[in-house]
Amino acid sequence: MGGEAKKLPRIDFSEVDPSAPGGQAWGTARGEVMDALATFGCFEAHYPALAPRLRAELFEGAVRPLFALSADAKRRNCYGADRPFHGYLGDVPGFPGYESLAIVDGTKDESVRGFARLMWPDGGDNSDSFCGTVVEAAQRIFQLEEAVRRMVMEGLGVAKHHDALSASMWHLFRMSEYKAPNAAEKVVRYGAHQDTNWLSVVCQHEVAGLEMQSRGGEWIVVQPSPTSLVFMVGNELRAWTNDRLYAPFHRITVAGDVPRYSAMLFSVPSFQVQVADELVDDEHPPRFKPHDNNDFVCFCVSEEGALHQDKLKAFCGV
Ligand SMILES: O=C(O)CCC(=O)C(=O)O
Ligand SMILES: [Fe+2]
Repeated sequence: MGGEAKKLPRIDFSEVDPSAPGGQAWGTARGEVMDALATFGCFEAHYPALAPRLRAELFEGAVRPLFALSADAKRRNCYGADRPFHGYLGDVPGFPGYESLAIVDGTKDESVRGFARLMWPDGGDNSDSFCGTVVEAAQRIFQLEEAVRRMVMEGLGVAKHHDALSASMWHLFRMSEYKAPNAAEKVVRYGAHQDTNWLSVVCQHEVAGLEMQSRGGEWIVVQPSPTSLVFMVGNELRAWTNDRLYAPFHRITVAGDVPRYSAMLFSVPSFQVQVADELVDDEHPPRFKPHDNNDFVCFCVSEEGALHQDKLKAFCGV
């Protein structure tokens, strides 16, 4: 373990224009993205375009009041029992002190408004500002997420697939609260897992808690910063790239007496996930069978899925 980095790779996106692919800053960042995702499966993105003012508004003005609502209100954030992980999570066995709410298509104004109507059926003073702030923040994160997704396709030499895949990718915006243990000792609030989607972007607010595991097994604490986001590969991007990118295990631990808040944007494929033809050859035989993401998510939360550490391999490994 000696000699391993105690920090994630950090990539500077301050000179990259997500809406204008190409150019020198884009090319430099793309090279760093590919290195980071193949080795660590994750990186810290310096992205001041998600302004610290907007982040503060998101957490203090939108996320914190949301968690102060009654449990009955929060439970209305439900997209159906056949869609695990799409909505409210609270009192989940094995996740003590963890609660979260999630908006399907959370980068879109009408979806966020629909969510707000469920939370504040009578309107409420907070509803309009909640929607404005969440959409603005989710959009900002989405702009960089889409750029990184494009860089990955370019870096793998399969850029021609980007537009079609992008058109059938949807986004889940999740907001989480981790209760303070009121003790100096660290407790695990969300155990080690790999994400089940394509790419994940985590925005931490003030209190540390996200830990990424390196391939060598070392846990790396990612300190929150008001200008950075954490990107990581989910199992579906790993599947599509025929295991060329690493989907890192990560967990959330907390200590002390201040609750932790985070917001995440997950890109999720609504197409059949099938290893790209160009990424299969004699040296890289296909590793995963074609499958549907929601079936994979259902497997992950099933009794059988719980038995496996590498859930993707157990579900659809060749
Ligand atoms: O709260 C965080 O920092 C990340 C949580 C997480 O890993 C997840 O929701 O999949
Ligand atoms: Fe995760």
